Amino acid sequence: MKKALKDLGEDALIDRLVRLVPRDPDPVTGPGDDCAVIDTGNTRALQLLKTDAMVEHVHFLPDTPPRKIGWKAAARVLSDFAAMGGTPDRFLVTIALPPSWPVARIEGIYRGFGECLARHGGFLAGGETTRVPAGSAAVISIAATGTVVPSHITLRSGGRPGDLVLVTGRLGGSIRGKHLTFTPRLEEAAWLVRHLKPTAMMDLSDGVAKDLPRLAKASGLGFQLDREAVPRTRGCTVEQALGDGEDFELLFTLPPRKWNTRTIAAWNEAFPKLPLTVIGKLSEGAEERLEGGWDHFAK
Ligand SMILES: Nc1ncnc2c1ncn2[C@@H]1O[C@H](COP(=O)(O)OP(=O)(O)OP(=O)(O)O)[C@@H](O)[C@H]1O
Ligand SMILES: Cc1ncc(C[n+]2csc(CCOP(=O)(O)O)c2C)c(N)n1
Ligand SMILES: [Mg+2]
Repeated sequence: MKKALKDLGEDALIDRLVRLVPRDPDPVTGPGDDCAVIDTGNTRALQLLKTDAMVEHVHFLPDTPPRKIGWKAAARVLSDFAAMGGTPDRFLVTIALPPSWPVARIEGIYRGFGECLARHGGFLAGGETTRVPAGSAAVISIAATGTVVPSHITLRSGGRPGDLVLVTGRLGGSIRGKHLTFTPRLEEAAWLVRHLKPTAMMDLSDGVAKDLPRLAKASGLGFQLDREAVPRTRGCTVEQALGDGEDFELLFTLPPRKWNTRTIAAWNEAFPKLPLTVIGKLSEGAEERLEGGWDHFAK
């Protein structure tokens, strides 16, 4: 039988696909990071590009409140700008909807989208409107540009052996509500790139179980995870904290000397309500295997 997407998995699929198309011969970062990064020749800013799709029944349900759908669609993109150490700029929104949808539903989605941009930055620049066949799932896809100060840019690939692995917030159980209402960690990431200069950073969308191995691999390293140290949402097991996904917290790495009583106190003063937790370290060679995490094309 022919090999199907579900036999391959998401990461292997993307690896195969990107080989089929001409790419930037000298990229700041490849396909592979949270955003694409373009050097436009402006010495004060690099350009960030991101596109991100949400599908009914996959990322939200027919009875999800429309404003929350819109908030989530915008916040997912903002979270990826945060993960690069950057800020959002212009947004393009593509909607593909069944003709039977109530007008009020898509207006509600746009209101939620607008609330998120008004709160966190970014402007609507345009989009595209099309339909899906009657009875099919709705799709909302957002593309956006952003910028990052060259000295602030933080890739997945910058981790070094011995770096501590840290995470903001608490993980797991996002399906109970946080996946729709989360705060993209733009302020926290801006603080981190100014004060601690993480060596590598990404946002957590597929769960630490999938995303930590991605960060380590991008850095050409393995990792050790202290499972008991992983900060859990109330009522969640370690497995849920590692595997549920859609936490939209920051996962980043720091040389150990940068994590001391002074820097811990500075973080706690800047963000008193948001825990910052060391959950492991990067190491040469031997990579732990982690079970779980989200893969759209897992068996
Ligand atoms: N169909 C595709 N074609 C080319 N590149 C892709 C494709 N899908 C993803 N990529 C690239 O692969 C990398 C990982 O994509 P992914 O969508 O998993 O990003 P992410 O930030 O980890 O996840 P999320 O979508 O949850 O924000 C990104 O750099 C992205 O640009
Ligand atoms: C109806 C419904 N079912 C399941 C989930 C959970 N979920 C969907 S996508 C995803 C990972 C991130 O996706 P992506 O890689 O596309 O960013 C997770 C954890 C949900 N939110 N709603
Ligand atoms: Mg991401």
